[in-house]
Amino acid sequence: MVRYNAVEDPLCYPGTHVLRNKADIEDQDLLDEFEQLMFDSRAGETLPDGELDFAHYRALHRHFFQDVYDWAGETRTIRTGKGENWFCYPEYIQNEADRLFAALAARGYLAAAADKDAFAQEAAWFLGEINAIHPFREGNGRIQLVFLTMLTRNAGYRLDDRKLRPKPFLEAMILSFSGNLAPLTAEIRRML
Ligand SMILES: Nc1ncnc2c1ncn2[C@@H]1O[C@H](COP(=O)(O)OP(=O)(O)OP(=O)(O)O)[C@@H](O)[C@H]1O
Repeated sequence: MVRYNAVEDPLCYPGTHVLRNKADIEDQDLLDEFEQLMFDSRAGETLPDGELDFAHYRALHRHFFQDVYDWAGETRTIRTGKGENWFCYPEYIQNEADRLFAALAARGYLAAAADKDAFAQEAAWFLGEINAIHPFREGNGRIQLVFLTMLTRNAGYRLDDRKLRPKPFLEAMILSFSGNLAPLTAEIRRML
């Protein structure tokens, strides 16, 4: 299955949509398994420290995908999209990320939210924005959740990922792309 709409991608093995990887796995299902295995094993380690800024965000991606991709932690260089939606063009990623993380800092990293409802609303705003930027070629969804967990902890709450409902969450993420944040706010709120 093609999971990304991407223009010709030098990061893939020729004639395939499989990303070149350190284990040289050319079968997508096997690569998915390997990726998740490496991700889970890195999750057990101390995570990179940082300032909840874009450098920190990229360091997290590098940490979790360092075993799989040479470009772990680096931003995308080709145009990608999913379904009907095209993400930020690569030439604008840095500026858009700078803008978003400056806005996050201006909002006190969401730690000033009055209560869980307010936090969920702000977190949905952030997730919708970072998803539209989609800084990486792969691994965006997982790093979004890692970072949301950090923001939640920093605000004094706890994100219970056992309460994540994959299908409604994905649908809510897709709606957030068009500016409808209510379903995503509700999905985050039920995990707090
Ligand atoms: N049609 C869409 N429009 C906008 N965002 C989408 C669409 N489909 C999926 N997404 C979002 O894209 C992100 C997934 O990106 P990516 O595949 O790079 O991450 P991943 O970590 O490799 O995969 P996953 O999140 O599925 O484990 C998720 O946040 C998901 O909600």
